[in-house]
Amino acid sequence: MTYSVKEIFLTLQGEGGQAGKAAVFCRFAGCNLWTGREQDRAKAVCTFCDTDFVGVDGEGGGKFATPEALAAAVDAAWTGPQSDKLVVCTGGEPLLQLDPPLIEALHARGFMIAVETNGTIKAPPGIDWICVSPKADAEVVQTSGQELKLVYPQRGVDPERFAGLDFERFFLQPMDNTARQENTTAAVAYCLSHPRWRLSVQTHKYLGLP
Ligand SMILES: C[S@@+](CC[C@H](N)C(=O)[O-])C[C@H]1O[C@@H](n2cnc3c(N)ncnc32)[C@H](O)[C@@H]1O
Ligand SMILES: Nc1nc2[nH]cc(C(=O)O)c2c(=O)[nH]1
Ligand code: SF4
Ligand SMILES: [Mg+2]
Repeated sequence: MTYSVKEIFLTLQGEGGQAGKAAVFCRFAGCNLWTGREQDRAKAVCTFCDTDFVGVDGEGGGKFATPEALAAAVDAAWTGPQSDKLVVCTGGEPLLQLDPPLIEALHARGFMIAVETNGTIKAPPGIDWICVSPKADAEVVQTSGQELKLVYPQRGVDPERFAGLDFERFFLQPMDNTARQENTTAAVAYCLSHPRWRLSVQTHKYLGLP
């Protein structure tokens, strides 16, 4: 298949259980829960997205005709040694496009593959680190992985709805909007009273990293 990629860039993973780790981010274009157009946001299933995933016009973005071509572009963004290579596939919704041939091509270049997904599409086999971030009005079908990272608060969502799923770690990530400070205070309070949940701070936003 042809892959549509918004941008490819090297940075530190800012969120969750791998925060602080160098990684190439491969941001796929498109999402199944929002068009990405501001005029559609209020009626979307997911209304709080902080990301521009429309088109293929970002840094390193484009259309890639083969898995090898996309894996080569990801590899070209990695500047470190041939050890500890990590690619974070995100979007948009990466599981609309991340398929077994691309997983194979990234593994062939020595990458550990992480994915950031909304959980509405079952992950193909072979992904090394699955982060599911559930959205209030979308059914989670990917019910296992390395981390569940719930943006908090979301109207009508009790985190305990997800606490029984098969994840190694559970995070609350304060929703970034005009109430980020209050959302952070609320998330801290929840983690203090429900210690199975850890706080995920979007560290890149405080550090000025992409
Ligand atoms: C832009 S999404 C892309 C991946 C996938 N579509 C998803 O939702 O998990 C990457 C991460 O950012 C989180 N996120 C999106 N908007 C946010 C916001 N306003 N505040 C905090 N986290 C946000 C998502 O929940 C997800 O964990
Ligand atoms: N530094 C950094 N870390 C991230 N972790 C998840 C991100 C995402 O947008 O999926 C993200 C991002 O956009 N930047
Ligand atoms: S599901 Fe993910 S990419 Fe899609 S709109 Fe929501 S946060 Fe953004
Ligand atoms: Mg982001």
